[in-house]
Amino acid sequence: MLTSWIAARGLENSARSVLAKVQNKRGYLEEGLEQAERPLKYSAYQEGFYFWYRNYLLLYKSKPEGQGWNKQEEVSVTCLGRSPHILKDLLKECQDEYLSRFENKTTIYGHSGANWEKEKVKDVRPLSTVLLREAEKAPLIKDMSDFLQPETREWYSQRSIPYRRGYLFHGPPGTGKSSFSLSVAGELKMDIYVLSIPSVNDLSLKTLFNGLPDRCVVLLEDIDAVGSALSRELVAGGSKESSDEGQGVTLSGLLNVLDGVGSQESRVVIMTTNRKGDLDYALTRPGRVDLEVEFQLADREITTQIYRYMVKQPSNVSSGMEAAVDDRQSIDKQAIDFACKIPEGKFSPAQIMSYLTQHRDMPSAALDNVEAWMADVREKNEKTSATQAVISR
Ligand SMILES: Nc1ncnc2c1ncn2[C@@H]1O[C@H](COP(=O)(O)OP(=O)(O)OP(=O)(O)O)[C@@H](O)[C@H]1O
Repeated sequence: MLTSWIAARGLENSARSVLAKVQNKRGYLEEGLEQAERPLKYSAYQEGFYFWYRNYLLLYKSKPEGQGWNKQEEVSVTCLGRSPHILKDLLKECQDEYLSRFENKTTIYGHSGANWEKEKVKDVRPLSTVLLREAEKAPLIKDMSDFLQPETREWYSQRSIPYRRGYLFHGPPGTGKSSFSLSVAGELKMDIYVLSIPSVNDLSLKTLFNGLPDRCVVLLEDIDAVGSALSRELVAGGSKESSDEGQGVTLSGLLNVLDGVGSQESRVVIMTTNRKGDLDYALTRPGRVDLEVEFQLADREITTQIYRYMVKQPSNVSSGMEAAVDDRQSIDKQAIDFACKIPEGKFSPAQIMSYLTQHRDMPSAALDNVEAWMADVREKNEKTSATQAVISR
């Protein structure tokens, strides 16, 4: 915060030695920044310099701390005189400036082993851009917003009920489960911590949960992977095979973190799976999962919405009210014609969107080529299923 504030004003230029930094691979990227565009950042190196802030002369100092990967920088600001109010004002300004950079942004954290890493800061994805039936979307949003009201928190606390809410999003790949979770985090103004269950074990899961902030959305992806760890427990002769050092998360390991002390905070836990049938009831029982939402392959209503969403004209393109209405009518008609050509429950929204993206310059061609595209997708699916059948034999 402080170094960003200093750098934004070029104050480090008055230092006699300056350190140039570039975001490394472990650093996060703001949306839209490519690897090669990562800016160089400068900061004062191992020494101090004076600067003026609201008529006070302050001294900024930085010194490196730690070694190897743990190398960090300790920075300090000192003022002359006894009253620290000017330092408080400065830090408040630094904090406000820093936080304003994240307004209308969602910060996404991923993990490497047992450590959280900031991966991306993205513009909030509006809920309206995830196309679901309103009947499924509206109750979920209401449930989440109600949960986060201060009165609700108080209600939980007065009754000594743990303050947490769990959701299960299930359905085939490419139906919007992760995208919707991201939008929800944006809507609730929370950061999202994405944890892929197949890539952790009990110990790293516990460490990661302990490292979560009080207020956040936790996205547990592919929780059906716990099922295979459960089988390993059983194969191990009924006794709980510790997965602390092994691979995979056991059911008891996951239940422990979900029910643990840390789960008393304002935490929204979203679990996703493509295989709901494989889940143990202990994981999905009320209290751990409060609301289930099924994400489905596209039906006519969703396909129509997708077509409209992908093809709709930017508002500044229309040449007049009448033309805009005409456009809308023809897009609506095309959307219905397109949806009539796609059988319901066979293609995911992700597949249809990818197809329409190829035709973004000439949407009407999407209608002409749709049969050939569907045949192509079917052929690829059959080949994949045949390969999987051979592998599983
Ligand atoms: N219902 C939807 N509305 C809008 N976009 C969607 C929808 N479903 C999928 N997409 C788009 O398809 C891509 C993949 O979607 P997403 O990762 O959210 O699917 P998923 O259900 O989480 O898949 P998986 O089970 O494989 O993790 C994203 O780019 C997303 O924008």
